[in-house]
Amino acid sequence: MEKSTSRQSRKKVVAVVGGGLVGALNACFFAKRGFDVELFESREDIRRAKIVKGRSINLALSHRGRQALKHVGLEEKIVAKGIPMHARMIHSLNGKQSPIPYGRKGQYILSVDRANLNKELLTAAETYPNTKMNFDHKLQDWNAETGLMTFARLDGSKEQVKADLIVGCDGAFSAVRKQFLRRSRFDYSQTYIPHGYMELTMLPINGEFAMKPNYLHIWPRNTFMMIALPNLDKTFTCTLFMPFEDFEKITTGDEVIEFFQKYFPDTIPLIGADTLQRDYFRLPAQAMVSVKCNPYHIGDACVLMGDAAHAVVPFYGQGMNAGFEDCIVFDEIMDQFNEDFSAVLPEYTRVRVPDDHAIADLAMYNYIEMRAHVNSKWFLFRKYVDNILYFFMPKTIIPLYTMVTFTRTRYHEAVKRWHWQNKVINRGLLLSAVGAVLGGSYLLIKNPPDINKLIISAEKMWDRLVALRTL
Ligand SMILES: Cc1cc2nc3c(=O)[nH]c(=O)nc-3n(C[C@H](O)[C@H](O)[C@H](O)COP(=O)(O)OP(=O)(O)OC[C@H]3O[C@@H](n4cnc5c(N)ncnc54)[C@H](O)[C@@H]3O)c2cc1C
Ligand SMILES: NC(=O)C1=CN([C@@H]2O[C@H](COP(=O)(O)OP(=O)(O)OC[C@H]3O[C@@H](n4cnc5c(N)ncnc54)[C@H](OP(=O)(O)O)[C@@H]3O)[C@@H](O)[C@H]2O)C=CC1
Ligand SMILES: Nc1ccccc1C(=O)C[C@H](N)C(=O)O
Repeated sequence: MEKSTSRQSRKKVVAVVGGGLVGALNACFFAKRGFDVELFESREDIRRAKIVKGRSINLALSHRGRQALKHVGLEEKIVAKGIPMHARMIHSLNGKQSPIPYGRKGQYILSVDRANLNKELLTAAETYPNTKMNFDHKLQDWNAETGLMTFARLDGSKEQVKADLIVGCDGAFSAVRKQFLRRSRFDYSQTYIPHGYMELTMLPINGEFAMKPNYLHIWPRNTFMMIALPNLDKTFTCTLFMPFEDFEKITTGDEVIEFFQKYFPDTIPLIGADTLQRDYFRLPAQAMVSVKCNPYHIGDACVLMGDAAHAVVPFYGQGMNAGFEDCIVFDEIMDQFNEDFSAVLPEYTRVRVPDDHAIADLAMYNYIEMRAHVNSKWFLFRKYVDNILYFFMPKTIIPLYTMVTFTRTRYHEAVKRWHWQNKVINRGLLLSAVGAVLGGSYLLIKNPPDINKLIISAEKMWDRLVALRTL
């Protein structure tokens, strides 16, 4: 059956492929502009599903994502059901917990429920009379020349649909993107990192959160880490990120406990030994992939957004936020070019590719920061210096995390600025150190100290330096 949804006499028809987070939000953006929107989702309607399949139970929502939700009137509703996380809470091996604030007082990221967010977005999209939802429609193939899409239904039937614009929001393994790969001058790279992830649940204890709720808890163990984000039902979702080969070394329940005893001893009484032994083997560790491509569009017929355009590893908590920001950027360009797709699509590629590529790189970097750098005294010292400079010169020195998480500074500009700031601050610190040494030497020459005391102080200093280097 072919259903032609393109009509000359009225607003153009936009087919949004994928009813995940970005697809559902995008449907709202296009519907708000008055387009006839058809959303196609391969899965059943999650609002009616008994089991909601999908990645990660919860997500960190920050400024960019919130701004996009605000555009469609959903910010307050989603924020009301989010749990603020003001700081990283670092769990040392000995059980000591130390917070590292994300930003200034009052700045936080929000832990939100993925399924609830997706349901709210679908419901919001459906409230527009010019939107039609098509669940159980899996895009199989489409033709870049004719714009004809073929969908497979659950009952095995096929449906063909034509639209004026196809918006590919069908996630990291996008079927829309497959057609791009057949075209000349399409750059594409895909990298699976050698680490996987596994989610474990920490239940409430005596009806209360098992740990302090307003933090993103991290157990940084240099080559791997576990994190935990709070949920509204007072559980925590713990995610263990580790090389696949290390996951595979653990094959029995006893080995699970031995591993947790060695690296995360404080979590055993909180998760429970039996639960740990059971849940560790419930699902195999999941892979993480980073996808970069360019361009994001084909002519005036098709555009990729969200993970379909840029799947990033999850470590900055920015994948969805960046996908949501894609929708705002596209919307802004639609205003600029009077909704002329032939001008809007190339401009969207031009503006957005450098930013999405930058957040993909930052996401890779943040894994190292989270699992290793937070253990280093130098990193903590630098963070402290950055914060002081930010306090006194808020327009000149802005911490990277602040730019990425609490502003809409373009990602690639944030990276550029970060490199520049690092250069300036490190040089400043070096100059201060040289100044201190020279000043000290001058004083020493003027008032020579007791040589024995000096040797003892030098030895102590050396021990501290060695300790710092081994962290
Ligand atoms: C472990 C983990 C933790 C994460 N944590 C965060 C976080 O804290 N903060 C954050 O911002 N991001 C996070 N992310 C990233 C975030 O999950 C993604 O960026 C986000 O889901 C992308 O949304 P999307 O709509 O582009 O893709 P998806 O959410 O994948 O939605 C794609 C939709 O398309 C449908 N689909 C797929 N193929 C077809 C087809 N052929 N035809 C029709 N429909 C199709 C799928 O069923 C799905 O519903 C995390 C990711 C992972 C893996
Ligand atoms: N950046 C990252 O590392 C990752 C990000 N994500 C994001 O989270 C989203 C939601 O995840 P979730 O709903 O669990 O997605 P799933 O893992 O359930 O995959 C969704 C669909 O994508 C197809 N698919 C899955 N894995 C692969 C693969 N390795 N190669 C080709 N196709 C594949 C499958 O289609 P079929 O049924 O045809 O096989 C599957 O039904 C993803 O769509 C993605 O956007 C997900 C995983 C990793
Ligand atoms: N949501 C996540 C999922 C997986 C890994 C990290 C996150 C984060 O949000 C990290 C946070 N932005 C941080 O830098 O501490």
